[in-house]
Amino acid sequence: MAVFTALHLDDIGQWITQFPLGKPLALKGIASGIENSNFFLSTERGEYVLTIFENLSFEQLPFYLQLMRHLADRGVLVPAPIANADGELVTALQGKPAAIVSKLDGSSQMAPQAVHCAAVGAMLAKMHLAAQDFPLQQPNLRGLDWWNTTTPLVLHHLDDARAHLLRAEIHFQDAFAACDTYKAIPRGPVHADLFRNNVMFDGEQLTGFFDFYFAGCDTWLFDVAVTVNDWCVDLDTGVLDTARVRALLDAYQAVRPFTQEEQTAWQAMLRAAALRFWLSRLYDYYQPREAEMLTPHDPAHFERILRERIATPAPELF
Ligand SMILES: Nc1ncnc2c1ncn2[C@@H]1O[C@H](COP(=O)(O)OP(=O)(O)O)[C@@H](O)[C@H]1O
Ligand SMILES: N[C@@H](CCOP(=O)(O)O)C(=O)O
Repeated sequence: MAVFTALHLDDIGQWITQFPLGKPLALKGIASGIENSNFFLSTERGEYVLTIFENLSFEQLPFYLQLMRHLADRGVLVPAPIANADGELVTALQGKPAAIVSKLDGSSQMAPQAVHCAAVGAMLAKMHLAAQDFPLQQPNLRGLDWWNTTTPLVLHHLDDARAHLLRAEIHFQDAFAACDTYKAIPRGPVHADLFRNNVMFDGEQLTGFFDFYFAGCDTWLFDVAVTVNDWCVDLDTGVLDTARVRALLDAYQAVRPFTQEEQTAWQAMLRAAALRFWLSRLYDYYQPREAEMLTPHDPAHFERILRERIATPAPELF
């Protein structure tokens, strides 16, 4: 992530006394990521990640942090949020909401093989099932409504061909979301941003999903499509790699079987997942925010994926 809010060890000396973590020993800004300000935090008790939320509000954050706790309690590998002395998971730091979670072991697998995709597919299905009885409700804030309100903000920056593609795809997705097949698809809390950089591996062992701050209630299939579009893609062409797709989908299906309606909706959902990230990358590109360190993501990558998903029949879901 980029560091939007500068923070030094001295700034948290008083604030951290509310947590059962002992004395803070080191604080280091993390450069990757684009949404929040993240820091590795070492204390007398161990290694943690401190996040200052740049866009999410105090009202929205309990959904994400309680979801992580709910999942962790059910054996899904995710960071555990740390509560303060009053049992709160979110508290103010530098006037913004902030949270501390446990640090996962391992590192991101940025060149995944089928074995990694299978581990991700199985854990994703386990996560969907484990979240079924999560009591809090929050829509996917980067869902269809956001696509419709954001499109006019970026359209005038695009050349005719891109503007046409964006308008046509929004039109297609609006119609898709209104159809009976879409309405019959199972749904619940989803991660909604399960890219390679949001999963930790220790060798071939998956050690955790993290960065739940785009999570919300949406179709499970949308989550699968977001994940497949990143984990199983050839980065140069946007074409899906059959071996990785099969590994991920088969491992998912072994835990939570897909429905016939999901098979029918699969290609449209792969397009929806591509559109979502093309649009957010366009938005971030044309409306950049202040940051100490910033690594912008390339919108053209998801434009290429969207064109490819429209042009090529989707692989069988099962
Ligand atoms: N719980 C965690 N355990 C270990 N590393 C983490 C954890 N949370 C974040 N990180 C590290 O911080 C980086 C940025 O976090 P991320 O949540 O992706 O940021 P953003 O939300 O700003 O996109 C990750 O790539 C990872 O290296
Ligand atoms: N995964 C999204 C952007 C969100 O960034 P993250 O670091 O929070 O995953 C993209 O690639 O556009």
